[in-house]
Amino acid sequence: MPLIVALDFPNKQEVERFLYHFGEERLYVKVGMELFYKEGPSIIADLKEKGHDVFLDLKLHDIPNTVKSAMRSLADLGVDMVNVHAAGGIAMMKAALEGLQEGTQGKKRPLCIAVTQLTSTSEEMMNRELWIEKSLIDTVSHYAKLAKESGLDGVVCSTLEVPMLKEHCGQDFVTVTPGIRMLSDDTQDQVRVATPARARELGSDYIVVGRSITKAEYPYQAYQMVKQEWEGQRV
Ligand SMILES: O=c1ccn([C@@H]2O[C@H](COP(=O)(O)O)[C@@H](O)[C@H]2O)c(=O)[nH]1
Repeated sequence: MPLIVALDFPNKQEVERFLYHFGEERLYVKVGMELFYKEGPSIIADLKEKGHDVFLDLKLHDIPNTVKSAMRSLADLGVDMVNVHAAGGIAMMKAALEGLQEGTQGKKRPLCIAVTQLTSTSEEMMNRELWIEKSLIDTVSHYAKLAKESGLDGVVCSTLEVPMLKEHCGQDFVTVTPGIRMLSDDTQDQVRVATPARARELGSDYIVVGRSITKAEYPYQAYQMVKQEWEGQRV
């Protein structure tokens, strides 16, 4: 059961300090904007060389032509998963896939998923601030259907929406769920949260965990606790 660790660090040195705790263990890691904008493609090459799987979380959202070209460039990096914002629409998501196909040239294409609504978004914020006058669950479902229609492999959503999405988009449609917290953790800026055990019960395919592990006093132990709960070895 894939547990993706969000490497939200400002630079390569901090990443190395963190990964030191894991010895030779191979992880599934997520590289986001903070780290990628600082270190560029070399951080991906380093992580892949050490045997880690990499989700490059840049959440592309632009006109179709720009997203297609950007994906063509990203395809070359050898990452395992990339993403876009579903709010970019069907033409943009199809263009993202075309760019990836062109860029991978016969090699295995990375999974391409779409962010539905960020896990830091509440229904109230969506309605009042973003002027989306629908329920959050309907919006997530609608965006997921757009992603499926575009040929994408799945979505980023909260664990709470997973059962509904599996029903609407099929069991094979991948759900990647951040907003994971242990019971004792502060939710911080996350709104739609769940524990690793709840994510398992609700059928998430991948969980994404950042600060509960990266900011822990003992990161390796924190990782093991999350992993065991996620895999059902402890509650
Ligand atoms: O809807 C989304 C999409 C992406 N994220 C990313 O996941 C991690 C979560 O980190 P925590 O420290 O566990 O909160 C972070 O990199 C986000 O950019 C998300 O949280 N929600």
